[in-house]
Amino acid sequence: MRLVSTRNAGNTVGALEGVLKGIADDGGLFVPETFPQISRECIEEIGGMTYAQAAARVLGFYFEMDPEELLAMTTAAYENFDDARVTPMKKLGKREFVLELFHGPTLAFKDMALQLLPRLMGAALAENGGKEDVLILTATSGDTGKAALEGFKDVPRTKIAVFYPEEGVSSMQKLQMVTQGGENTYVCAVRGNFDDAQTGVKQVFADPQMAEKVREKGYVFSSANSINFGRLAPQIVYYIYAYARLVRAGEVRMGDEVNITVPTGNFGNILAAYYAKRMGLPVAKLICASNKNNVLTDFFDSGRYVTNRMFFKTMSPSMDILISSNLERLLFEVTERNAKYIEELMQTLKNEGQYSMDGSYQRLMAEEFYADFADDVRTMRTIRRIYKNYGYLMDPHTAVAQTVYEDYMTRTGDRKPSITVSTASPFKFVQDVLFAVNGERIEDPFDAAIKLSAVTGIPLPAQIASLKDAPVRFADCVDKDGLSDVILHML
Ligand SMILES: N[C@@H](CCOP(=O)(O)O)C(=O)O
Repeated sequence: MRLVSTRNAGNTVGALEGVLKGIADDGGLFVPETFPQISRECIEEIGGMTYAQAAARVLGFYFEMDPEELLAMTTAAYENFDDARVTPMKKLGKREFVLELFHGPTLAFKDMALQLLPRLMGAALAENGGKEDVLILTATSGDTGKAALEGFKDVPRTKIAVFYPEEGVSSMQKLQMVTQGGENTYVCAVRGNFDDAQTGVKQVFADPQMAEKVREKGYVFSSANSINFGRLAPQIVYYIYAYARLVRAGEVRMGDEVNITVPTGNFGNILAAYYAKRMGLPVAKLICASNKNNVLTDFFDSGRYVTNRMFFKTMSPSMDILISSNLERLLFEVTERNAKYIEELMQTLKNEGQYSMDGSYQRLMAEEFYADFADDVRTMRTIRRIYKNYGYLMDPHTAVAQTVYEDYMTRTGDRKPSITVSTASPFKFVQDVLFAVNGERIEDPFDAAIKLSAVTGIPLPAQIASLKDAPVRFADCVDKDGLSDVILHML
């Protein structure tokens, strides 16, 4: 499968080449040239497979690789998850399911792609035959950073640098990153918010002088963020697998549509669900759930994307984002792949911090998407209520999604089977989750974690317990325009 750039449909690359490049030379994002179609028979077959087999099957549509090689990669990627099902589902209501995506090594859904991406990158390096190694730059609002570090740790021919907002991640997320092991890893705080970190990284990507300096040192840039198609493709798999498993379990009839609710920041996870739908998965509404940084809610309501607005720090920090990179990929599709128009919109966004879409596009998007948001107070109440009523503990991001989904049902009366995506372990946001559950405020994250475990009976994840005595390896902090210097220094 070839990939095309959202800013120049004539700019195409092979799928593995796209993974290696991360972002197109014209600044656009790579998308599949067409959406391969998945038949009902294929979905049925996938329902009887292990997750690794399903992943190899779905990814085989995009990556022209030896099926055995692909299966070996997916098997290795998902073998160290703490649940043999990899993405177990919990049934909360009669037709409501929570899809748990946090059973990987770093306790967030990012592991689903970032345990695989380094392997795809290795295949891309082998295919490409170039002599340069890869320098992965990553901006994170908390979860991607750790998952990328863990995925790329000590992977031959790679180095990885992660930039996070100094005050913009939870204490556990920060500890996970600054204690990261590995000879090829580097972590640095940025004075600013996630958008500053992400914009800083994108500026480095776009700077030809930096590319030259880095090349002189034997590296080419790539990305572990969802701007890289190699992050998106593995995320399509779990939507198809979830549907197939529900059919197999007799919870959904083959062909019946489901609604999918996704807590959304950079728009990558929900875009993967949209791609699954474009591949033929029976999906009705894609429900885009935001926290108080509700730029996407406003966009779907009005067709205006406005980033010149107040930035809020919330208890769901991974979604504290105003510039949702992957929206560009959706706009490319709804405008029938009008790359020139997308280029103009993105330039307007860069120069003016906002853009407006034509009303007809807005109506098209409203057919597929529903968007809303939940603030911290409602999120907190949802965690408490769901725990009380179902004995089920949600992290704040999942609780945002649950709140928005419940509002959607109340407003529309839509009772189709529903999948709500659970993106992280509650132990990553432990002080807030403990407070939501029993009203207790414990500032020390480890004391809070021990208490949460005692109160709920959920074992403390080993990945969290081991952070307590892990030495801090990274304490650097830079201004948002200082990324280039630290990158060159790190090399
Ligand atoms: N929520 C993310 C922000 C980056 O998103 P990505 O999906 O593009 O990597 C995070 O946790 O870092």
